[in-house]
Amino acid sequence: EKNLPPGPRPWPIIGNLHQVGENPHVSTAIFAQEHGPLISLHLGTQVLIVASSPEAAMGILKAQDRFLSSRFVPNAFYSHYLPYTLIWSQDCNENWRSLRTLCRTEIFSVKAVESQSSLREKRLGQMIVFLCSKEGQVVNIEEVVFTTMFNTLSTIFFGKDFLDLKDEHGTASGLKEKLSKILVNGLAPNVSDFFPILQKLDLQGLRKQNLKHVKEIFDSWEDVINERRLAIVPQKEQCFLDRLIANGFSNDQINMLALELFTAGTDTTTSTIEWAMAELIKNKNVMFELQQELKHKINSSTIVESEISKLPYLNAFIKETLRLHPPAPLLLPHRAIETCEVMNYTVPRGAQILVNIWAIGRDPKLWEDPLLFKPERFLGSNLEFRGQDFEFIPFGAGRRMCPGLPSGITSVQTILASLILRFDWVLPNDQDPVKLDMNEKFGVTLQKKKPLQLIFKPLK
Ligand code: HEM
Repeated sequence: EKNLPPGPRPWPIIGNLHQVGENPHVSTAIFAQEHGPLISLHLGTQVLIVASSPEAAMGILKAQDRFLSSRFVPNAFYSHYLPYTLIWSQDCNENWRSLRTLCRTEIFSVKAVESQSSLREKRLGQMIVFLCSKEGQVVNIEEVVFTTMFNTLSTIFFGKDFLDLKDEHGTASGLKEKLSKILVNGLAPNVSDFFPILQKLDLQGLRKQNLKHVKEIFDSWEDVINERRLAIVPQKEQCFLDRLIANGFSNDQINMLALELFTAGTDTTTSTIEWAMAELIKNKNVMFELQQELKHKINSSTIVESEISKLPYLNAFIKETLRLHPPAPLLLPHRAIETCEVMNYTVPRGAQILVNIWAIGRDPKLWEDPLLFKPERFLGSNLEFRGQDFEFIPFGAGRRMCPGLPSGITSVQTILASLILRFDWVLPNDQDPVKLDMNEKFGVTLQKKKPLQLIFKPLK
């Protein structure tokens, strides 16, 4: 085909499907080592382009942003709901733009994030109280953080908590499991995506299963929306739902947006925190530095958000976590709406495009000792994750960049700071931290394959 980027030789019919495997961020990084920073693969009848260097990422997310910022939407997500308001699955059209603007103004701007500080601090307080009751017991970090994050977001959105920390698995009528299943189905290799001609048949039943879960979730919070439509809520107590109702949003639109923000905002932040804690356990010197910083800069036993800017080591530590363990190692799949050129190669219209930020974060040409966990590398450096420095774009860059960044990063900072300020964490049963299993599971986000389980002694 005409001037496609190089890549491994495709097999007839299936193309490179069999070579991508369960960990596409790893397999495509290996292809990139052989074929260069911009490669092409064939998945059934579909072309996939993968960028694995800052230059290639810039070519896609900056130079050709206009043509390469549509979305590839996995078939499992198709349903009669899809056309309703959603950010991530829309092309960059008017509707997408106005929805992003509304979300930015109401919930993601610096001002909006500041105004949510007391509700975040309250959920943080609940987390601390819950943890205090767990002294000497094994704590599953992911579960506690997920519930805290979910309740924070559900309060911003719906004005109420949906999950209970004491419900050990945070399930509350299976909400968490259903949300996760929807994403797992969406990301599962699906014949309908590789051979669109077969889409109608939904051979693996993924689309059907997803629709069932989506309906059940919507039913579970439909009452909240209907009640709120009838209520007169004083300005001070209003949540995002009230603003959506005031803006004429239908129940289906509200449902879809809630589903999107809950899924986009919980797994990403939770897995960042779980990896961060795992790295802390493995790297005693980092734990020590962080404890020192918190001890010297924070005067009370709780974190107040306005104090976070006093903690440069904490911020370097979070950056280092996002470098090695980006929650979305391939960003979200983009799609080309026009044929265009990147690094002198052709990216054909309709191609799916991924940017392997996991590979960029571990490239020895860009980072000294890339596999070592060294927050110090970010101290005194100007590298930021705001979409300007293409060697470090855990939130993406360009028009599709994560709109939830201010909210997500504030939660990660405050939850981590609280966990470390209050408790001295160790592995149960005197396990050796050096041997801590750091294997990854590619899926909804790049998660720790084995959930991190810790015990603690209170510090204060
Ligand atoms: C550590 C936390 C987070 C990370 C690392 C992260 C990362 C990302 C990435 C890489 C993308 C895709 C960019 C692209 O396709 O080029 C994205 C998109 C998105 N994120 Fe986040 N995210 C985080 C937290 C959040 C939070 C808290 C929310 C909302 C509550 C959120 C909402 C979204 C939405 C709605 C999109 C789709 C944007 C679009 O397609 O226009 N994210 N995020």
